[in-house]
Amino acid sequence: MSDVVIGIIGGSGLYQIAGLEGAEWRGATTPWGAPSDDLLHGELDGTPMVFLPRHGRGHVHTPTSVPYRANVAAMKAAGVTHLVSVSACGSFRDDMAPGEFVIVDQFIDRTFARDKTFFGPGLVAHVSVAHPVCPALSSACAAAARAGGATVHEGGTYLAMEGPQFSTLAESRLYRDVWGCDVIGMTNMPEAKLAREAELHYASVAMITDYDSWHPDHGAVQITEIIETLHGNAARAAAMVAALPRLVTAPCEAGCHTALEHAIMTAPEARDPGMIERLRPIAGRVL
Ligand SMILES: CSC[C@H]1O[C@H](OP(=O)(O)O)[C@H](O)[C@@H]1O
Ligand SMILES: Nc1ncnc2[nH]cnc12
Repeated sequence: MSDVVIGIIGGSGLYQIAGLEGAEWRGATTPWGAPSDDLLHGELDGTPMVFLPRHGRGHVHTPTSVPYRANVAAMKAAGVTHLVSVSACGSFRDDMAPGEFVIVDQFIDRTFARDKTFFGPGLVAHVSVAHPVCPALSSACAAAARAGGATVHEGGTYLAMEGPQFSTLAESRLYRDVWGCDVIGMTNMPEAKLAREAELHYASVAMITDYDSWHPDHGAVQITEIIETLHGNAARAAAMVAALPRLVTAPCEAGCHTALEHAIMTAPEARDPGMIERLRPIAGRVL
């Protein structure tokens, strides 16, 4: 579909995607600095696609040092309308096993050392993230992941932690037993909040690699175990991406693409001209 541009942010274990026609890595800069890496531009089944490895090729960014604002801004500037986040995660549920995919629909944000908004002094905005993902894009991802051979759970709450260390046993039990979370990772926040501010359709595909540290039959989470599972997950993620173009339609009925409509609080006469220029690539539609 011609007005759809699909963006993929690849997480741990997913540093490129094969099979893009006319694939070309291109550098980008944004008012928020450089993204994690160059962007891989190409086409799949006639749909433009842009890929960005969240941690950079070679995995150089920690979950805290990922330039989330630059990543989302670079995707927006590249014309992306639909942004699919692909991530590794731990599971809090016996029935969500390593190797399976969860299409996340809620988040609890426990990160604390990251810039979480494009806006700021001189241009203040408050968007809703009550429903932080795009339902239509999430359904498309679920169908694409199934078509790619994955076992898929539709819906789940993702606990976003700061990291880079994994959780203590007490934290793992709190998130699972008290807060009712389903999966845990270190990167989907503030990414999801920023995608909403940028009026992008956003979906999160969380690929389970481990049971974190709560599970009585599994020891504490080990990076070696995660890396083993990541290889199989990456192959299923690639198959999902290949099936996506024919399943994504635009725009959704939830209004992701008009999230800023009534969000700006700062009176027109009080707006900082410098901030207006800085925000133009993100909020130009309503400025
Ligand atoms: C490789 S284990 C921890 C690491 O993996 C996840 O990364 P991403 O979300 O980018 O796939 C997790 O959030 C941590 O950053
Ligand atoms: N158990 C876990 N906690 C946080 N991030 C993760 N990424 C993969 N597994 C994880």
